[in-house]
Amino acid sequence: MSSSFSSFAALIPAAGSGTRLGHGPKAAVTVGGRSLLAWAVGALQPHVAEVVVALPAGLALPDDVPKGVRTVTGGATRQESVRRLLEAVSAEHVLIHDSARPFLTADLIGAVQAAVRRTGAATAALPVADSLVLGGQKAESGGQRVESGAEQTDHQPSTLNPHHFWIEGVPREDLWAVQTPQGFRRELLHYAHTYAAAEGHAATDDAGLVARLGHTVELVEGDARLLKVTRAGDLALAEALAAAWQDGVHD
Ligand SMILES: Nc1ccn([C@@H]2O[C@H](COP(=O)(O)OP(=O)(O)OP(=O)(O)O)[C@@H](O)[C@H]2O)c(=O)n1
Ligand SMILES: C[C@](O)(CO)[C@H](O)COP(=O)(O)O
Repeated sequence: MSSSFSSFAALIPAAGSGTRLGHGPKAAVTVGGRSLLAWAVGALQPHVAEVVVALPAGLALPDDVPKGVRTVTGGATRQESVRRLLEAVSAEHVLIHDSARPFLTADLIGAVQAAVRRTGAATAALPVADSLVLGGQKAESGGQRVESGAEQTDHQPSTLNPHHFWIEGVPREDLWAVQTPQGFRRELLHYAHTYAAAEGHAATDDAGLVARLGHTVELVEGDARLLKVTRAGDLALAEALAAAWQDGVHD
């Protein structure tokens, strides 16, 4: 049951086309026999006063989504879908969560909500654990390899090589991989969206729009299991996680 005493609304952008996954809009794609959207709503609903979902035009909520969820029609981009969601609520605080990230724990929701109350803006994020590299293309030009990636050269590559190559290592200290949920004072995020729209600025997430205003965004340590189901290989991983999750192995 939703907590009507919470100052938070959960806004779920689910209006993407799922092009990289290749199974149509991802909201209705199932893992562990349950739609991705039902996973996300089920995790968030006990912690917020209401849940609003952005769906592609003409698409209904999957049947297994818990009752009491409102919908809006999403936009052409994730940013536009979130903007429309923001227009639909009046809560003091909002949590934005991708429907494509099913494995969300109560602990992480609580940690992001606490950070939003402290700072006004927060996101789940994971410190990067792998080595990082700037990749680029190399081409054969008169027997010499010419890099086109990190640095421009005077040479015009004569033959583009379809493979990617190691151009330069990138120090990973202080780098984080950004996840959702992201939480904000609603008025702050609304202002950030309005400002970005006026400038024609596109961002891949909402915390980036707020940070761009110069506002502090707190990083809350996320969860490796909170993967975004994006490509075909992610589905097998998600199925394995779903089996463990249903056995109660998740907090
Ligand atoms: N116009 C859009 C595009 C994306 N999203 C949502 O934003 C989240 C993150 O996007 P992503 O995982 O990239 O989903 P898709 O856009 O569906 O995937 P693709 O880019 O492969 O088409 C998803 O929950 C997606 O439904 C949205 O609400 N509106
Ligand atoms: C919001 C997000 O999930 C944070 O990592 C990510 O930026 C969404 O990117 P996408 O290309 O729209 O999937």
